Amino acid sequence: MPAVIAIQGLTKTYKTGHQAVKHLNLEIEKGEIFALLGPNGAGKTTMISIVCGIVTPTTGTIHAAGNDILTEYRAARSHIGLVPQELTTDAFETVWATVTFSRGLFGKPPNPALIERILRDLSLWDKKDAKIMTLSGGMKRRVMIAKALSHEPDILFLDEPTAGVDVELRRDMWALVRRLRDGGVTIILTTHYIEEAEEMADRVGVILKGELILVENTADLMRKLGRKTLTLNLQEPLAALPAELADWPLELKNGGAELEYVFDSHAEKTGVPSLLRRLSDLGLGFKDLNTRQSSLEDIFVSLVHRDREEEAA
Ligand SMILES: Nc1ncnc2c1ncn2[C@@H]1O[C@H](COP(=O)(O)OP(=O)(O)OP(=O)(O)O)[C@@H](O)[C@H]1O
Repeated sequence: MPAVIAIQGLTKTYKTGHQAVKHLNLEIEKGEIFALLGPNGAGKTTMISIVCGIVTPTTGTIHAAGNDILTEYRAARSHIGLVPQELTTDAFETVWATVTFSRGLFGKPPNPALIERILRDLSLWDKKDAKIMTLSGGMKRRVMIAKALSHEPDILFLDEPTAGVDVELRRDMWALVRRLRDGGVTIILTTHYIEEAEEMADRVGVILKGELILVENTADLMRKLGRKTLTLNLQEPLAALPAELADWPLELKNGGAELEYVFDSHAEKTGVPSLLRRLSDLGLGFKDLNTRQSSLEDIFVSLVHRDREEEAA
């Protein structure tokens, strides 16, 4: 399947001399939800802004739906909807007027039926005549999405769509993103929330200091790097780990009431049976036990950690 977004050799050095994006190559396939994950200042917004024609690249070529974003800018941009991080709309306009106006900006003929459908899909229909300033933060964010969809783009960039949004609204947003994808829109979202990437994305890209250090299918990433943690709730809390267990990668948690063992769930030998035997030999009883698969969060933290260690070395 041809890539709907193709980025080759992208570099951005700002006038300050800061290199915000370094030799980035990435292909986004039609119909996928791609999550770009990275800490503050990693270069996510810069990358999106370049693809959307707001920031000019220093080097590299980018195609959106087969159009070069520099030499065929209008054609490329007509395929793209952008929901920026900041809520930028005219506070005194009505929802209807602002979304209709956005469509006009792309030179598209008026289409009230389409605008109605978009507003209904975003649960904004009953607010169509309300002035933007009277809306809640969550509704304003949905207006931003409605604006971005008004010219019928087939690629949608969402820059931190759920930043500062409560849990319920975040789930609504996820459901909405899935509906859009089911309607054929390719979605690229940036997020700080690993849970969001794990929940939503078909693929995840991790960007650190302008470098795309990892691009993986979300499920594969979880499987490949996923480790499991075994937690044993001890019958009697331990003040310290017994010397007899010094060879095991164990940690005492919760004031010595829990013993934690991290293992590779795909390894031939996980070490779990022998650990349990060893505990029994030592007369250490436990009331309960559970295992938990490492989340993308654990993986991300370890990647960032590794990067910092390499930097310090
Ligand atoms: N116009 C600019 N001029 C100079 N430096 C900039 C400019 N815009 C961004 N930067 C720098 O480029 C780097 C990447 O910024 P960017 O906004 O792309 O990061 P981000 O990953 O989107 O961060 P966040 O998660 O905080 O939104 C940062 O160090 C930032 O300070």
